[in-house]
Amino acid sequence: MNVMNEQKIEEAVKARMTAGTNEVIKMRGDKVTVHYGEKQALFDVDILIRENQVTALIGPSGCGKSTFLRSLNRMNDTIAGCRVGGKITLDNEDIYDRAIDVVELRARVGMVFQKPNPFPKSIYENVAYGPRIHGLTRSKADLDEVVEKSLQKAALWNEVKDRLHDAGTGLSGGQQQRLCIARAIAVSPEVILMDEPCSALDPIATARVEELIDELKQNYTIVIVTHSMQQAARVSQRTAMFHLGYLVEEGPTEKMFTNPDEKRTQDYITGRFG
Ligand SMILES: Nc1ncnc2c1ncn2[C@@H]1O[C@H](COP(=O)(O)OP(=O)(O)OP(=O)(O)O)[C@@H](O)[C@H]1O
Repeated sequence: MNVMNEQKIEEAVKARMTAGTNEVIKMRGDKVTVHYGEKQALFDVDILIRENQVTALIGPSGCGKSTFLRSLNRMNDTIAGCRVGGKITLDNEDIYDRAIDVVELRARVGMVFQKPNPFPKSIYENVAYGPRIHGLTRSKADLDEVVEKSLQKAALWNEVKDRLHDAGTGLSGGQQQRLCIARAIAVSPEVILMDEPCSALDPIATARVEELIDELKQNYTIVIVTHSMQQAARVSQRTAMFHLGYLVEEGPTEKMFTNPDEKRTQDYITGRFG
């Protein structure tokens, strides 16, 4: 074991103590603020993201869910005029520190978007692209293996193994979204951010992706934005409720859906506003 690993273990132990349970804190937000120019979109968000759990971000349109999600892998950096304040850590490391390589960060904290967005390339190339640019494989055989494993983990391999060189864009919507998940997985992320990953999918494809999310949590930490209360209840272990840029409350999903502390959460999940 090298020093780096020992340090990581020590950090994990510390993070576990912070959670006060047997859970490890993978990411943490402290007083996170986000501005778009003059407009403040997020106010002092304090949150713990637990390892190997699915955290659902819920709340009415415009409350800041996507803004917060994007701050977790610095996707907001790509938006002109957007400023992030406070502190966000990954394994206790400040992801906004100057020393952080943003490309590497986005490999560790991958993202799947609302609309499936495969590259206009083959199924194989969609998955191989990331490992190739990050230099993660040494040979064609290595790369073939990563592509196959990633497609298997994304529950897509059986459907595409005989047409790996066909266009990714030729797949159905649900298959395209699983391809995008395979593409995110291919660079061995630790956290996967999903911004309404099922909103463009039919109920069958949605069920498929939800099942997949449940399996993926064994190996990854997942944060998902969803407008569907059923989906949040089905796939997540923790739920965070946002309203008007504030984190209203965060807690075990079961409690949030049966006995939340805040009236606003109760009103939102029972469809009284939003
Ligand atoms: N690129 C941007 N430029 C300026 N303002 C933005 C930008 N993106 C989001 N906002 C504003 O920030 C606030 C939060 O938006 P955000 O998209 O994070 O909310 P959301 O909860 O994800 O909404 P939805 O559920 O509708 O996707 C909104 O007032 C929105 O108008």
